[in-house]
Amino acid sequence: MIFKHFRIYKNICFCRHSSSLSTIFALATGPQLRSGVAIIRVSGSLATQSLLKLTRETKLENFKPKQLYLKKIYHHKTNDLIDQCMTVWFKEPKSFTGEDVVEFHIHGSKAVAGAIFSTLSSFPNYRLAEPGEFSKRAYLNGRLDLTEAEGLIDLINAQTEQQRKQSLYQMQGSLKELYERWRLDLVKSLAHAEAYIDFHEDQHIENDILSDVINTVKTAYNAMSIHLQDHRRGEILRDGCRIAILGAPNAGKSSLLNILTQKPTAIVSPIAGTTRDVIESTIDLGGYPIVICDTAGLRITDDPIENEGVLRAVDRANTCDLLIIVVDISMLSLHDNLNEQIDKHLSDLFTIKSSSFNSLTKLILLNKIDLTNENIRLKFQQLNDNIIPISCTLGVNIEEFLSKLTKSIAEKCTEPSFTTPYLTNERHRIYLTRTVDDLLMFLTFINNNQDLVLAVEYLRLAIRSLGTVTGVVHTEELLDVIFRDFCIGK
Ligand SMILES: Nc1nc2c(ncn2[C@@H]2O[C@H](COP(=O)(O)OP(=O)(O)OP(=O)(O)O)[C@@H](O)[C@H]2O)c(=O)[nH]1
Ligand SMILES: [K+]
Ligand SMILES: [Mg+2]
Repeated sequence: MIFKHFRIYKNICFCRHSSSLSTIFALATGPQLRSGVAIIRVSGSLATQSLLKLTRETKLENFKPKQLYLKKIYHHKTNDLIDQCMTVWFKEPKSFTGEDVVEFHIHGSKAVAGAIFSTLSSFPNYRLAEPGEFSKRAYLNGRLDLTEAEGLIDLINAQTEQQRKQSLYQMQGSLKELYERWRLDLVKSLAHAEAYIDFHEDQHIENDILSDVINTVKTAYNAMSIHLQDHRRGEILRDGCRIAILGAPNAGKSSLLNILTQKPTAIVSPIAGTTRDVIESTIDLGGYPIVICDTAGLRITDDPIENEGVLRAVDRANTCDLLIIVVDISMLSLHDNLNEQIDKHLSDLFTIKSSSFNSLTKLILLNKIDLTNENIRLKFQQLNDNIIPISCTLGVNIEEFLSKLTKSIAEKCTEPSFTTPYLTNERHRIYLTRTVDDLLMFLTFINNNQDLVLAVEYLRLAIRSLGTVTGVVHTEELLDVIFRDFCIGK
């Protein structure tokens, strides 16, 4: 249970941490010990006691904040020398958590960390930190808003260059700035609308005050609606672009997966129907994260296990952002139009489980061109732009395929930018959608000359939902959901 002081103003609650909270400590450098250096971080109103007691210094003045000091540190109870290490303290509020923070940059061994943990645990009001507790305190003390905290965890989890950029910008406040700007505009409008309700009959209040309110709400409504029509760009980059490899049995889907993962991830064999389960791998393509999966060849079959594989393939394809369809070129005839034949092949494939992937971007690979002769290769110039002839076995045209794939993925993801950030997770989408819905209700009520007091209630709800994205408004449950994904020590 965390104790907070609340100051309630309308629907907006501000909170500050109570100084009666425990002082917490944890390894900030992750659980992997046996490293050159590991950092133990201590945060709380009693944090500086650990600095004095472990170093056996008597005065805090001997340590200037934010400066490193090489010190011998001792076990508080046994007086044993534990380690010689760098120490530093950050005076509140100028620390990560906004509280007093002390760090011990120890030799990264289990024994050293264990001895320090044992001595810290013996201090009154000290305890081990829970996952995300340092960040949660930083949020509660106003050092981070919720989108910045989420940016921080995403940065820690970032696997690729573009994910790093997006999460870094978010951690630095790209989304917070955008949402706070909208929120403050709406808060101002709410105050004006309330003043209008209270005073327009008996006092001089400018008549255009209400039309200004309506214009501000309309502008915010439009901007937020556009922001929501983002084709999930930020989310795709955060979670990885999901791609399914589809095609008839033996087209070469597993061979392609193995090329992309650069190892024998899936079994390749001349037996049609080899792959049954969905085989998923994650890769980094040009800085973009991809979750790619190989699937069972699509065909009508009496084998119940293979049939289950086909169902799974279609299911997976339905939740993907992009499809790669592999076609064995030897299925096509040299004499007819290649594009038409491929279209026909695809529509035959997709009728197998009456699946339609019309809205999904597709890259089509004509595989096994090593088996074809010169004449058919001459016809490759006629191929539509999203059709690429390749040979998995000989590695022909793979570079061209990869560059087209990267281009398609870049179009699906955001090119991270601080000034035009995209929302990055479902939580943002849920609350922003509520905001937009309530703004629309406000505008509809006003347009229909309905009760202004009721209309303003919707404006208030909209502000509340928007405040939930950044955390100006929060519930304990919301914080638990956000911070439980953090690691211990962050
Ligand atoms: N000549 C030639 N053979 C290929 C090429 N690509 C794959 N093959 C062969 O085609 C056969 C089927 O390849 P797989 O990768 O297992 O095909 P698949 O689409 O995964 O097959 P299922 O899982 O059974 O649906 C294997 O014998 C591969 O060696 C290619 O570019 N050229
Ligand atoms: K096969
Ligand atoms: Mg296969």
